[in-house]
Amino acid sequence: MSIWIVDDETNLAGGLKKAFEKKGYSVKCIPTIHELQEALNTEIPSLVFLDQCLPDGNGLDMLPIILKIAPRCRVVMMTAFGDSSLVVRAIRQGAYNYLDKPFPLDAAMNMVTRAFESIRLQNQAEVMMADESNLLLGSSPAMEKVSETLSKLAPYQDVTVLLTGESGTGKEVAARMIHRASNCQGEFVAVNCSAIPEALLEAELFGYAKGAYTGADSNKPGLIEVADKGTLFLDEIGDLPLSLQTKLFRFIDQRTIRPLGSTKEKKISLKLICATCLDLEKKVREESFRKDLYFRISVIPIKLPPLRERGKDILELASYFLGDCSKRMNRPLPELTEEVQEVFLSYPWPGNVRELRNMIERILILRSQADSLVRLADLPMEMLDAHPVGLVPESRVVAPGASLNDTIDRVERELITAALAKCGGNRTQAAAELGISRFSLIRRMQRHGLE
Ligand SMILES: Nc1ncnc2c1ncn2[C@@H]1O[C@H](COP(=O)(O)OP(=O)(O)OP(=O)(O)O)[C@@H](O)[C@H]1O
Repeated sequence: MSIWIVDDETNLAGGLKKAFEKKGYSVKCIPTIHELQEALNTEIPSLVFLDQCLPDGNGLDMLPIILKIAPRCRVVMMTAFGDSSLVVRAIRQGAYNYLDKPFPLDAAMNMVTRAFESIRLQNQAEVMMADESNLLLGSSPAMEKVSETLSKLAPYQDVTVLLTGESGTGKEVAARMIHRASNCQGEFVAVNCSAIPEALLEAELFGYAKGAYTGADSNKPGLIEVADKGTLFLDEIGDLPLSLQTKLFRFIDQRTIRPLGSTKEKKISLKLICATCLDLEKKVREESFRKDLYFRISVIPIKLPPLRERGKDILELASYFLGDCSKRMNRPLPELTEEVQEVFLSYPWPGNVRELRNMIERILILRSQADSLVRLADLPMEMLDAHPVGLVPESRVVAPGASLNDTIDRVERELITAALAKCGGNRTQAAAELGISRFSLIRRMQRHGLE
C-alpha cells in the first residue's frame, strides 16, 4: 500500500510523509508532474495526494491519467480554499475526495484511513460478487482432500501451485478459492494462455514501456504486475509458447519482471496458480514443455478428480445447480426422481461439473413446469443411452395428487423414452422391446409429443 504526495511544497509534503510513515505506510514525495509521469512508469500507487498547482502544470490534468493506469487508486485533490468549481470537476473525474489547503494533519490521516478502508471494501465486494461461481462444492473423500490442501495454501504469499484435472472439474473455481481464503490485498487475475495469440501474450503478461515498439505510446503494466500482492491464475499453462516458458521460469525463479523495452526490474509478490488438462510430464518428454519450468510449477500439485469419481457429490452438485438455476429462471424448484439420480450416478460425465451444470439448465428449460419431479423422460437421449441398466420405469413414483390415468400416461411415456434411448432411436427395435407394433409405438409417441 503506497502513498504518493504530489506537491512542490516541501514542508507540507515532508510533514505528511513523516506522519504516514510512522503509521507504517510506504510514502513517496513527488514535486512535479514530470516526475509523477516517470513514477507511474514503474509503480502503481494505492493513494495519491495530488496538489492542483504544480510548477509544471495543473495537477488535475493528471487525475484521469493516474486513474487510467491505476483504476483502484484513490486520489485526494489538494485545492486552494474555497475553489468549489475545481472540487466539483475533480470529483466528477473520479477523485476520491479533496482537502482544502491548509488542512490539519488529522484530516489527512483520516483521509488515509478512509481511503484504505474503501479499497478493502471494494476488494471484498468484488470477491463476494465473484463468489457466486466460487463455491467448490463436494464432500466426497477426494474433494475433502482437495479442499483441505487448498486451505493450507492461504498464508503463503509467494507460493506456486499446479492444478490438474479434466476440463470442467473446477480448476478455476479452486484457484479462486485459494485466492479468497488468502484475504490478500491484491487482485485475482486470470489469463488463458491458449486464448491469447503468442505475439500479444508476452506484452499482456509482462507489460511494456513507452516506446518499446511502434504504437507503444504509453507504459502498460503487464498482468503479472496487475496481480502483484494477489493471485495470478495461468489457465491452460500447457499451451504457453516455449519462448514465454523461459520468461515465466525466470519470473518464478527471481520474482521480478522487466517490461518489454524497460531497463528496470520490478519486484513482484504473488501466488501463482497454474492449471492444465494436459499431461505435462508427457509434454516434457516430447520437449514441448520446459522441464525446469515443470519442476518449478509442480511443487504443489493438486489434482481435481473427474466428476464420475466423486460418488454422491454428483447429487449434491445437481441439487445445488437445480436450486441456483430455478432461482435465476424464476421457476419452482423440482426434485430428481430416484431413477434420475441413478442415471446421474452412473453417467460418465465427460464434461464433468460444467456438463452437469449445463445439463440441469437444459432440463429446466425443456421440461414441463407443472411437474414437481425431474423424470427420466426429461433427460436427453444420450444420457439414457449411456445408462447401463437400460429400461428403468419410474412406476414406483406416483406424483402426489395425480390421477391413475395421469400416472399411467407418465409411465408409458417414460418406458417409450427409455426404450428408444436403449435402441438408439430405432423405432422397430424399440417397439419390439416394448412388445407392441411399430405403428402403435409411433401413435403413442405422437400422443406424448415425442416425435
Ligand atoms: N466443485 C464445484 N462446485 C461448484 N461448481 C463447480 C465445481 N466445480 C466446477 N464447478 C462449475 O463448473 C464449471 C466449470 O468449472 P471451471 O471453469 O472451474 O473448470 P476448469 O477445470 O477450470 O475447466 P477448464 O479446464 O475447461 O478451464 C463452472 O461453472 C463452475 O462454477
